[in-house]
Amino acid sequence: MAQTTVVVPEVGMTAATPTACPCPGSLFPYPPPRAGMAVSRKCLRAAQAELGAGMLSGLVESMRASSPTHARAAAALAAGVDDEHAAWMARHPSALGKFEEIVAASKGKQIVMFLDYDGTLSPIVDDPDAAFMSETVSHSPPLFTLLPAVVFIVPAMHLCSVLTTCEHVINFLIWNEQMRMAVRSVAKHFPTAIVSGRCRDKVFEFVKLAELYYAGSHGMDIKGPAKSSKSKAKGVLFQPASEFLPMIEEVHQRLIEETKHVAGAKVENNKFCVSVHFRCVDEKSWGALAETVKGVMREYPKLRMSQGRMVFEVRPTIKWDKGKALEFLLESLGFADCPNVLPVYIGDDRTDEDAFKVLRRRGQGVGILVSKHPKDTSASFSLQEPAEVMEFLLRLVEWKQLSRARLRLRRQADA
Ligand SMILES: O=P(O)(O)OC[C@H]1O[C@H](O[C@H]2O[C@H](CO)[C@@H](O)[C@H](O)[C@H]2O)[C@H](O)[C@@H](O)[C@@H]1O
Repeated sequence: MAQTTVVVPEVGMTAATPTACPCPGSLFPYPPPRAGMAVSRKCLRAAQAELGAGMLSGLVESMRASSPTHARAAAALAAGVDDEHAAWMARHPSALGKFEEIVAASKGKQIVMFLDYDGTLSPIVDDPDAAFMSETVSHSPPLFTLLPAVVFIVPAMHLCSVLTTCEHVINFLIWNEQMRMAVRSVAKHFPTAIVSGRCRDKVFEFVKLAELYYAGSHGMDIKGPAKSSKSKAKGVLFQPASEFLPMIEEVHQRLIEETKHVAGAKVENNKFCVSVHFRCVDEKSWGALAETVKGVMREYPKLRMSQGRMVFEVRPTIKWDKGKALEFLLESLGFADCPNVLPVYIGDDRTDEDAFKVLRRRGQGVGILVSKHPKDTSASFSLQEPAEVMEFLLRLVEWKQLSRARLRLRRQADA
């Protein structure tokens, strides 16, 4: 994944080479031929149509590849790409396996944690509104709504499947609360930021930890912790795309309107950007959806489209991304050009690549990609899934507590 954003024309360019045009010379001269040159309008139109179709098929290919949970990725794995996987793991070893190396690199440095949300702290689920870290009372259905289920449906179900469902629900609740505890513990020891494509308020609703920094809308909406009075960046608020708010609201409405005929498509307003989800769209309709979204995008040249995990991300063309947000937060925390800081960034998506690249460019910090499958990445390490992210965070806390205890003992011994 060398490119962090999938800009539509680039995808298509690699996907198709038109062949049917009989005109002499290059089929797609750039800049386009002036009047009087040996390419007829008809010929050019035919070629452009073909190029458009190529772009679209390229885009659909890219949609297919956009989630490692996609059946194709599983099939590829089953088809025996073990060697490729092993080679990839050698280049991006497990951050758990290399834990000692990672903490050794932090000697004398302040670790600053950056955590993506979806796919990193929360497992990927079909419904973006249900990507909880923890179930809360407000998300639970009122008890009386469960009554019909209890009276009519439950007796019809096999007791065993009821128990299994209950067990899954309980495991889910326990696991998610554990993740919140892990993030809370990490934040006690290291400044910690959540960097997400979601709108800041929504990601806060999921995480519910006031002591963290939040960078929502792919870093375009940054806020420091409300609570901690010790924090250097307390109360910081940075919104570099605020002038785009009316346009984003408009494109959000347009996208809802234009995609309403595509069953399963979901448009999510993330304040400074908009997500168009296709996880629940039948693959046969992906082309139509891509064409629709592209059509709307043509009307908004100040917006661009990138692609995440089964989602199109529409956002302002400003030069701001998760990497810039990482740098902004480091600066706000007083670590600009500071050699004594070790930023650790954990993320699973294409948009996280901007942050991994910043760490590479700075020659500083640890980039960890969350993925079970080989992907092009600028991250140095990998973790397979959110459960491993939690394990990594807990080990970090344990290591910090141990090193503090050791330091205390050494001081006592010296005194
Ligand atoms: O930067 P992130 O925190 O990773 O946010 C990126 C997008 O995440 C969400 O979508 C993804 O997760 C959904 C829930 O698991 C899943 O259904 C969807 O297919 C994924 O793309 C979120 O809904 C988007 O708004 C974010 O932009």
